[in-house]
Amino acid sequence: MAAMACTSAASTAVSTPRLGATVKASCSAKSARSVQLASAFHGQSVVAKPSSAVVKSSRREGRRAVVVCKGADGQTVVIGLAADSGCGKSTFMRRLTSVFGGAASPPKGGNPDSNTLISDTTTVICLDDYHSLDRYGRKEQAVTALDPRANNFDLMYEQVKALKEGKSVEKPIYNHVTGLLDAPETIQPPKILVIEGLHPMYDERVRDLLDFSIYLDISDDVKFAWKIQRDMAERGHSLESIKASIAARKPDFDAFIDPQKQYADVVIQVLPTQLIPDDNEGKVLRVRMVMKEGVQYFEPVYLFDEGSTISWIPCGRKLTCSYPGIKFFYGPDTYYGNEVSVLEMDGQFDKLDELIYVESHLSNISTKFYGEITQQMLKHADFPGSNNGTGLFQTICGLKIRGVYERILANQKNATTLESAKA
Ligand SMILES: Nc1ncnc2c1ncn2[C@@H]1O[C@H](COP(=O)(O)OP(=O)(O)OP(=O)(O)O)[C@@H](O)[C@H]1O
Ligand SMILES: O=C(CO)[C@H](O)[C@H](O)COP(=O)(O)O
Repeated sequence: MAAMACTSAASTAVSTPRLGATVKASCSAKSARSVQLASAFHGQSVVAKPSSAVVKSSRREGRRAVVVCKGADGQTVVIGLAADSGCGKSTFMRRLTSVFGGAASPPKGGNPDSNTLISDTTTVICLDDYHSLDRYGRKEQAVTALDPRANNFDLMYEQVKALKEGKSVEKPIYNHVTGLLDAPETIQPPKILVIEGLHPMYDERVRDLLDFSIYLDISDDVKFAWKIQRDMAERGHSLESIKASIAARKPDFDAFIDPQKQYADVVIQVLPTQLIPDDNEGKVLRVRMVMKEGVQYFEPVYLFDEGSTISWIPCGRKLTCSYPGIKFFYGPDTYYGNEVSVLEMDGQFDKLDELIYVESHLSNISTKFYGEITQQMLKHADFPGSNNGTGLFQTICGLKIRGVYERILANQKNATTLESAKA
């Protein structure tokens, strides 16, 4: 069975050249006037024909090239999603792309092991593709994939920046089936670029390119339960090997991944329930959405009354709850020295269509019509977490990202109108 990480679809292994690869790069943007090939390592720049260009490279050069398609329309909005492996990034991405409509699929006719997902509006790239050491290299040098030394932040920065500026890039592919780095794939600048993975906020240069960022903060207990469910039940790993893998990653997770949450605009924390004393089943979850105040284009969601502190048990006539019930909390707090608003849900829904009752008491949710959250949740009722705060807050986050995108777009249009009025 194919190994999976990030947003990739399962596929069979393909062998691709590791040395002296010839990379065909093409620029299909209609508005492209010229194609510029820049060697990412040597900083050389060659202007070539618009339709296509060939880059030869050696292992020393690292098979990296950037294709610049000048004249692409509009600025790409960049969203960062950080989390450890197995913490629900792919599920979140599926909810997010659904909010924008249209199906997301890997690049057509490309590497079947591509980690990229493209829809009409969004392109999701997986930052595992910027591993500079493949599985064998990491083993040789005794470093984990979480260690910055196993990742190429210079290339990540160059390529995210290029995409943001409307230029297409030749992005490497980390093949989770073979554990090798495959020949690059062309990524065209989308309307919304989502960079998801272990390190979207680790490198300051990359962080500064983000228009909005989210960190999925899954507590150790819950992470362990999810890993067991997936890697034991679905992938046939043993309990011991799962425990060993979590323990081996923990020091690097604490050093390099976890600190990124201080930079996130929204942190979704997933914790064991407080509704069941000493619960150790991990099925009922307490989920908190920590939303930074004062972020451009983003207003935190609130329950009943903005800025108040509210504890709410919605169970009763309008919301069916079985044991242990549902409890909401909303209020102000500080997080890493920043002012935040926190919305919390502990417990799980019995009847998802009744979520409309909760939705009607939430404000600043960036919906386009009454009941949009409930509609999205019902549409993906089969996704993990649809009956609790993980699904609810991921859906709300998706709607907020759409709101941020639309406000950036409106701002760009206003600026353009002002410019032309001045001219
Ligand atoms: N909200 C949730 N509730 C319960 N289980 C979940 C939830 N989200 C994810 N899981 C479990 O965790 C597993 C991993 O989820 P997902 O594939 O979305 O994570 P990921 O971060 O993309 O992982 P990777 O980076 O390893 O591909 C799922 O198979 C599922 O078992
Ligand atoms: O932390 C991870 C992010 O998905 C992976 O473990 C990392 O990308 C290495 O992948 P693999 O285990 O397939 O070699």
